[in-house]
Amino acid sequence: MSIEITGVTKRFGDFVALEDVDLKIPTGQLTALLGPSGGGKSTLLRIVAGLDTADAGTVVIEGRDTTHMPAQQRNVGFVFQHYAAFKHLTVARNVAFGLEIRKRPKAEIKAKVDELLELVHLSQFADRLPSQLSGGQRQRMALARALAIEPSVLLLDEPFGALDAKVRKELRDWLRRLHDEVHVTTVFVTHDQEEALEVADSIVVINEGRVEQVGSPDDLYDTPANDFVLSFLGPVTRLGDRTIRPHDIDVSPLETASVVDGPITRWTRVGFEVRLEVTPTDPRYPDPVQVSLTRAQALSLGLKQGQHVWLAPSAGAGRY
Ligand SMILES: Nc1ncnc2c1ncn2[C@@H]1O[C@H](COP(=O)(O)OP(=O)(O)OP(=O)(O)O)[C@@H](O)[C@H]1O
Repeated sequence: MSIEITGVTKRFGDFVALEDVDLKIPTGQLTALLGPSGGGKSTLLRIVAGLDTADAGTVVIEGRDTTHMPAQQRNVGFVFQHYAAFKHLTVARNVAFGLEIRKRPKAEIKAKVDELLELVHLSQFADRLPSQLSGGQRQRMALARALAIEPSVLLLDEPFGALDAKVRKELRDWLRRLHDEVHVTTVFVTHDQEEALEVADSIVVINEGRVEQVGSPDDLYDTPANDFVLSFLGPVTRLGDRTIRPHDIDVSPLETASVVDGPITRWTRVGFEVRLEVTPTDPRYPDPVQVSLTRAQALSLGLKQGQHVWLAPSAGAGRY
């Protein structure tokens, strides 16, 4: 195990930000701490980094009890959402910083910085100032700087949170590839379930200061431990007496064996996806059913707002 968190509790006045958290983070994996805003993710990350102290509990990193150890001695790399670069230093000097203060030989520093800049695809920007980089490039520089000290764990607090959707997506693919290359144990905080599902080997769902579930993306998606995890990992709806994901529902414009039927009362197109609301005629189920299908499926079925449709679970739909 790379990080072992045992019985960690943190209060801010009367408010309990973390309550008796136990968590083991395996070596070499990319782990996401996922949960709603205010759930305690950043607080937990800061306690592991040594930027905050727990009121109770222990943090062991690579077998060393770091609970009372200052941040500089923990050998962790840390990247925040808004990375505070040294504005007057070039990209290369920013990356070199951690090695310079550790008084490593000049030739070693140069070789390491060159290697890291190549790894994060910033070699041609080595002599620029941080202000001459885009937001995404700056975050890549921050990662290179955090990796320079060869940390045993890399902690990322919403590293791409401040960037636009397209750049976020690029950087998250890039982080996955980077991790496949360097294999440093990495923990990143996100409130975006898609980001966690797409990138992480393992996801820790945190809510109201407690760990709700730990598992692979598939485990969490297919067998959520409770209603909170189920609804946090993706939309759900009620089809008759069953809770189901909106894309796991078959829609038929012709009368067929179904759980409920009724008119399409709302139609929303979001890119390639069409989201329908179908209001069941059966008075036992007054709430509209949310259904999601691709635009191509909706067109091939000839669906229109107001049309009567029949709904049934798809073959292989998840059971919750
Ligand atoms: N220094 C502090 N003083 C008082 N309360 C704090 C402090 N730091 C965090 N909190 C509170 O602790 C709770 C957990 O905060 P934390 O930042 O860990 O949540 P989070 O899950 O990372 O959320 P977000 O995604 O919004 O950052 C929040 O309710 C927050 O207001």
